[in-house]
Amino acid sequence: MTEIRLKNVSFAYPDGTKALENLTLTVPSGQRLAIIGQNGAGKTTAVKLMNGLLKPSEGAVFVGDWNTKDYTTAQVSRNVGYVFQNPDDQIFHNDVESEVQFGPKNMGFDPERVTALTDWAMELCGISHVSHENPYNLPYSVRKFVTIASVLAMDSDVIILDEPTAGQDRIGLDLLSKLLDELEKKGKTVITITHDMEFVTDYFSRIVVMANRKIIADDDSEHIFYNHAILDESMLKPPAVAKMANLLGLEKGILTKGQLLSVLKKRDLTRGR
Ligand SMILES: Nc1ncnc2c1ncn2[C@@H]1O[C@H](COP(=O)(O)OP(=O)(O)OP(=O)(O)O)[C@@H](O)[C@H]1O
Repeated sequence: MTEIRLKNVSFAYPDGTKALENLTLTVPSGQRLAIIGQNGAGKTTAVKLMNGLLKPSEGAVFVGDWNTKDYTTAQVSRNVGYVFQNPDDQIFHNDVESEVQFGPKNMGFDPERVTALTDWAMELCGISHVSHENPYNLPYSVRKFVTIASVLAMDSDVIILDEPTAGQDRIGLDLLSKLLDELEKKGKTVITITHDMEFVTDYFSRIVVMANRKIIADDDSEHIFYNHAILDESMLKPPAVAKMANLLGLEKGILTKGQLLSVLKKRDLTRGR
């Protein structure tokens, strides 16, 4: 059970660039949270603070009852795994299995636990059949799952996924969907940064919108994607389904293809009478 708390956090990079201003955010254990916002809004900086890669310039970040300023990145990242946006920043072994095993081995887990976690993570990420391949002989989309499996195998309570749908086809998206369900069953917290609004509306009940170094909204998709002030300030485009529903003059709140279809079907039935 690991709650994450950012309390009045500000952060500036060593060159003086201010990336976050007075951010306060609590992510309860087991929650699914999507952080969205324009490029440069501060999303990556915020999650790097959560896993201890960065320490706040002002304010405090708590992972469970640890104040991250008192712990090393290696210690914090045992509780908060971070899958980078670009898999090539993360992979450094010559075969998939060694890559996935590295984390749990490095954490000192006993061999049976290392094997069980590695097999579970590779299976969940659909990469068991390429376990002996060199990751660099695999397509980008599969390499991304290799890095997801490497983080899952460490069994951290919190998992941060940076742009998980980038470069994924239908098979990859289905795998992600199953993976999110499995992590939810296990009570894991999943935090994603994404520009994929369909992914957000389909899988995340809580959305934090960032703009200009701050959180400007923290709500569910219906309240975010039908709020023009938030969309304008964050320069976000609503998901295609919401745009279509708007164009068709349908009621507010339609966000998924399923919702759109059911409203259109109801309309057809009413007209047919
Ligand atoms: N290493 C760095 N040194 C200096 N400034 C940085 C560094 N990394 C990020 N920044 C700046 O900090 C601000 C916030 O960047 P951040 O990467 O957190 O935004 P983001 O919302 O994740 O953007 P994106 O969607 O493009 O990944 C931006 O102005 C960015 O240029």
